[in-house]
Amino acid sequence: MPNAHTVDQVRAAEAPLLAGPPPGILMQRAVSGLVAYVARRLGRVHGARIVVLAGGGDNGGDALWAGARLAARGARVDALAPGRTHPEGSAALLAAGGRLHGPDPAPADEVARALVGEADLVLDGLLGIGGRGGLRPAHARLAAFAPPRRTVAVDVPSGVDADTGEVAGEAVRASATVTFGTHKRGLWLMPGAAHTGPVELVDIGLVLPEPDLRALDDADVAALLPVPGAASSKYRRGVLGLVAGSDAYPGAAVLAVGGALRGGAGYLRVITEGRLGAAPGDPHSRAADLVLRAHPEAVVTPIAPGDGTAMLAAGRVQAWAIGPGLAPGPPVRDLLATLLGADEPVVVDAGALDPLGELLGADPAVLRGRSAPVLVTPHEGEFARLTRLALGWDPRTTDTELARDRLGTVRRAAAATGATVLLKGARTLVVDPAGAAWANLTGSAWLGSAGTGDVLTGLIGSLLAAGVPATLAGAVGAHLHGRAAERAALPLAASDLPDLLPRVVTELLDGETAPKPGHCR
Ligand SMILES: NC(=O)C1=CN([C@@H]2O[C@H](COP(=O)(O)OP(=O)(O)OC[C@H]3O[C@@H](n4cnc5c(N)ncnc54)[C@H](OP(=O)(O)O)[C@@H]3O)[C@@H](O)[C@H]2O)[C@@H](O)CC1
Ligand SMILES: Nc1ncnc2c1ncn2[C@@H]1O[C@H](COP(=O)(O)OP(=O)(O)O)[C@@H](O)[C@H]1O
Ligand SMILES: [K+]
Repeated sequence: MPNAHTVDQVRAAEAPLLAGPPPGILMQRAVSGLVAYVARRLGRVHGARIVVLAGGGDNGGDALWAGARLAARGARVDALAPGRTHPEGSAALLAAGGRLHGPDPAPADEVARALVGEADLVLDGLLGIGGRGGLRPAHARLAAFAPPRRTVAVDVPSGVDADTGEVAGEAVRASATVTFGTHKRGLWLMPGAAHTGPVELVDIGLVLPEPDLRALDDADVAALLPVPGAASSKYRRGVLGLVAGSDAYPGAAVLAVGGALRGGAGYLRVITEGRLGAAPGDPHSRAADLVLRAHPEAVVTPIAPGDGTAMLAAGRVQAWAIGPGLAPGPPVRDLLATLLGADEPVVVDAGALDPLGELLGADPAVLRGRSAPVLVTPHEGEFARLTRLALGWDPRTTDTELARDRLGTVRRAAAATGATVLLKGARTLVVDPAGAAWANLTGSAWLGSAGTGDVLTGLIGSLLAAGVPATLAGAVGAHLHGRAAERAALPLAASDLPDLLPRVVTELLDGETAPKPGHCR
């Protein structure tokens, strides 16, 4: 399970190792990992041209020492320093035949541009976990020269806040980040996460406390996936009640049902909103027609808008998902209030989010009396609206806060509402009311297309119905959804995702059951 820690946690973990001899051991471990990565990436070190961007702290020290070791192996290494440099690092570089440009006189823009332009690789050692605030002008100038495809960030892309992921001004964009000891929280949090490229972790022997932010890997997800056993039946595997689709938005129900069926629920009851048909009490809905045509295994009950009694009469379920394709308004609020009055886990998405905000605004304790969790799945815009309606937050401030401290902001919303919050986007976050937090590391920007969120809601609903706890259901659902997207033909369309899930699940389960190296059976 990948973990991410705060800067304070990293500093506390390094302290005992820094206190004992031999001096510099942590830096040399970090440098060994960095050099190994660079050598693997370049293929051939001898003759390679490397530029080191060297800040004045230990991050610059790492990069300069790596430069020295690469120079000793025949690379041509030029270091650009905007200010004072790490004394031992710069001495080692010069002794190995590398060149140092700056700080006095500062490297001219033309020199920096020419060196970086010719470089096979740029090592960004301007700033690591000791950075505070936006990059100073001389650092920012050099950061702007770093070519994203040929830049490797040392520990953290300079200009990205290692704790919060905030990017205040210029920041290096890297094609990869080699980080030391543990993932820093800011590497997993937007907007900083967009600057890292793939993150390579180098073990430097830190003994770390419980992480502040976690992620699941494939093996974790395989272990958490509900798999039927010999005694399972469609009911025992979990029944999901999915309230989705209206005459105005019938397609969202089809997508959510697709996600739910491939999420592994044993039985799916779909409640769609429609008009009353010719006969009294006989509602008809476009969504029901579309769902049944696409997914005959779903059991569909059309209800008149807001008819909570008809919704519950559809039958018992182990979890509910509500929202895709529903138009926010009093009828949806009534349905949601009915569901909150029952005590099954509920996923609330899309058209049910504003109604939830209104219910919370009227009664901030509406979720506190429940023993079963409520998981909300907003994207950023929906999050700003939900927190306005529920908590009175100003949406413009919320946008700023999300950019400044995304995890902290979601934690505050979860604690104040009593809901588990899954904030969608690149690096989806899932945070429960007590603050436990997961970041999703799968997926691609191709997911930013209409309807993909509906698939996710159905998928998470299924996992909840199968008994996966809410936070993990969110994290597992986001992981699978992202893996499906990674396998999609491009450009991806939302309706491709359900069909890709079986391959993802099969691969995960095969990986889990495959013999481990050295394991005989
Ligand atoms: N922890 C570990 O286990 C290990 C850590 N290791 C490495 O150490 C790194 C941390 O090193 P660190 O503490 O020296 O901090 P670092 O990031 O180099 O920055 C300090 C320098 O930056 C400056 N500065 C500050 N803000 C600035 C700004 N906005 N814009 C511009 N400049 C700014 C500040 O200047 P000052 O304020 O003092 O004038 C000072 O010179 C860590 O990321 C990792 O790479 C590994 O070697 C081994 C294991
Ligand atoms: N840039 C991105 N990178 C990765 N995933 C993204 C990105 N943009 C959006 N997504 C994902 O795409 C999905 C979009 O969901 P949502 O906004 O609810 O769409 P819709 O309402 O149209 O179904 C979410 O799972 C989100 O995490
Ligand atoms: K850096």
